[in-house]
Amino acid sequence: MLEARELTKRYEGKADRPALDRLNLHIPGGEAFCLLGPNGAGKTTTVNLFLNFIAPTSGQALVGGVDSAREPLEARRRLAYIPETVMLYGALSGLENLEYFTEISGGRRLVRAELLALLGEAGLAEEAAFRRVSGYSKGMRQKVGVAVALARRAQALLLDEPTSGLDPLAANEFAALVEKLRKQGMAILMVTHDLFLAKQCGTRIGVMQAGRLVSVFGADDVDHLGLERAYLEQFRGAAA
Ligand SMILES: Nc1ncnc2c1ncn2[C@@H]1O[C@H](COP(=O)(O)OP(=O)(O)OP(=O)(O)O)[C@@H](O)[C@H]1O
Repeated sequence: MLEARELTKRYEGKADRPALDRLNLHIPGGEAFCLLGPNGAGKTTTVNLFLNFIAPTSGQALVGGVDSAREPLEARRRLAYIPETVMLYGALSGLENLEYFTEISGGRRLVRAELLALLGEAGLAEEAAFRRVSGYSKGMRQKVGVAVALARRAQALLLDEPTSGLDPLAANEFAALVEKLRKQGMAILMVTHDLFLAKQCGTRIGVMQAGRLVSVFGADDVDHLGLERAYLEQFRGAAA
């Protein structure tokens, strides 16, 4: 579903090394790939290439076989994106935001009961759905973001540090939600600095360093402590 083929990004004026260097990666539906790595390793660059926020220098970012750079709208239709902070209209309720974002994405117009059911599926309490988003916590905003992804029937989900700043309970709830989406068949690429979250959500865990994917673990092949040890050994004394 999500595939990177020799995907490379070199930012202008940065001749020393590419931000992303020939990444090859395939994430089928039902799999969650968690991308770890130090600051500047190339994780967000990877996500931004799938979203066509930036153009690749060479190689391809494919979504369901569609090249994000060549057919951005077609690729984008299959994707949902949850950044660190989900941008919503503060003056509107969660329900109204969901209605608005579903409509502008060109999907079928959903009736109120369907919208409420989606917010419920994303874990937002019904009474909260009618309140202004300006009073929402970060975790509640993330849930509206997930409801938008559900409404759009996205086949792939990109997440960039979605739990940073969430308290442990909210982060745990979010991880359970991601797992549910994965089990429903979504392909998930999640960037995180949280090794615990990566272990909790990922079916595979990749570690990036200086634009390269340097190691990949199967989630069943490593426990949390083993992952932490491998990560620290990789980077102790090394710069990204
Ligand atoms: N717009 C840009 N122009 C120039 N260089 C950039 C730009 N965006 C990112 N870079 C560089 O590309 C490299 C990879 O950055 P990227 O944001 O992908 O790293 P990251 O792994 O997501 O880091 P972090 O964990 O800090 O979010 C870094 O060297 C960064 O300075």
